[in-house]
Amino acid sequence: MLELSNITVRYGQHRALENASVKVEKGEIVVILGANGAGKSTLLKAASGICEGAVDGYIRLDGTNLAALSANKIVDAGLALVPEGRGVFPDLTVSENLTLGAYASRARDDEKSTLDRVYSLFPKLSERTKQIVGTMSGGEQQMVAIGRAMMSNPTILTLDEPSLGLSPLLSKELFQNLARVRDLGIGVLMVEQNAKQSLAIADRGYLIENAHVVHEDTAENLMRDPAVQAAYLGVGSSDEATPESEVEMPETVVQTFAIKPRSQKTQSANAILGRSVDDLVAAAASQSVQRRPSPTQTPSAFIPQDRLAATLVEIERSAVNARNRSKPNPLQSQYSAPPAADREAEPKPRPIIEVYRAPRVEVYRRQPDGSGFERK
Ligand SMILES: Nc1ncnc2c1ncn2[C@@H]1O[C@H](COP(=O)(O)OP(=O)(O)OP(=O)(O)O)[C@@H](O)[C@H]1O
Repeated sequence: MLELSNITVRYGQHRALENASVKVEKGEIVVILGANGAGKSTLLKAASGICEGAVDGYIRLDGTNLAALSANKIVDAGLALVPEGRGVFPDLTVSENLTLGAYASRARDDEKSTLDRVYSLFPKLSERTKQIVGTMSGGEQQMVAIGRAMMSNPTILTLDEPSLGLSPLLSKELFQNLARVRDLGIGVLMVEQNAKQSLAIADRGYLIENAHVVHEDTAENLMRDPAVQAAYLGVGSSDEATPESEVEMPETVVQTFAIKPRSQKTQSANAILGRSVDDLVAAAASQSVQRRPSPTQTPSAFIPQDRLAATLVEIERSAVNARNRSKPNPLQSQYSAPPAADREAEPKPRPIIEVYRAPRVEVYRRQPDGSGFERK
């Protein structure tokens, strides 16, 4: 079993994941759903030892502590990743790509039988062993990527958005293939945007929002859940003529899943003015009730001038007090441009945007005449 417990990942000051816990048993398919930037890929990268950020928490595969291992040792321990964008070698043939997947020591002894297993899983690949992968369709390249990961003989296969860029038909075929991978007793953990098709073959699922795992359930329950339907299955969108009653999110469900937006302090108009707006309006109006205006009169004509002037002075004074009392909004001061005068007075330093990169991997290929290697 793969067990990720209380995983927190920081990219500099930014927390991409906070105390996220996910489990995958052998022989089950688990889907991770979430909005863009929620932290889904970060979770997979953390499990595979290729995360560029600082990772805290426990990551165990059948009792082995993966957190202490390098990426290649993690593959040796039985965890394989099909990264987003597939990561195939487009200039190499299908069989070369697959063979490269068997570099893990756990896979070398059984390379031949594992290759047979991959070809029986993906018969199309066995018909194309000599085809240059860059010339294959997106769906076929995805099969190569999954086949290559399977060549490491994993107990858990993780995939980052495997259906990305595939037509609905090819996606369906892909998910059927993943169901066959599960039937071999391999655990599958995948991040997917295609919630409908992935949940259809999955056993369980997790929802990640704003760096937190906010919900987990069986795939069946997730598919039936109105909140999941509205957020991930497109139910209620204009292209699905679903009755409105079916897509309404019950309050309790929203409370269960949603991370509440950070509360922003707001002040009522009454608080800002220092006195109830109703009182001020009533004070002004009370002077007028004795005399109803004729249709030709303007409002100021039926309110005694002295009361009107006094009320306006009072409103202005309250407004000045409110302006003096109001504190700067920290969010506003952090993200919005200062007033023009301040900008000219004190030039602000340029913001620092931290981006963390994994070390670059360079690939060399033996030249056909055997005279040396060329860099790809
Ligand atoms: N190498 C990095 N350096 C700095 N910040 C990063 C890095 N990788 C990811 N992040 C940030 O971490 C957050 C989570 O990113 P992640 O890629 O895990 O999201 P995701 O849920 O997989 O999104 P998507 O569905 O768009 O791929 C984002 O805010 C992202 O900008």
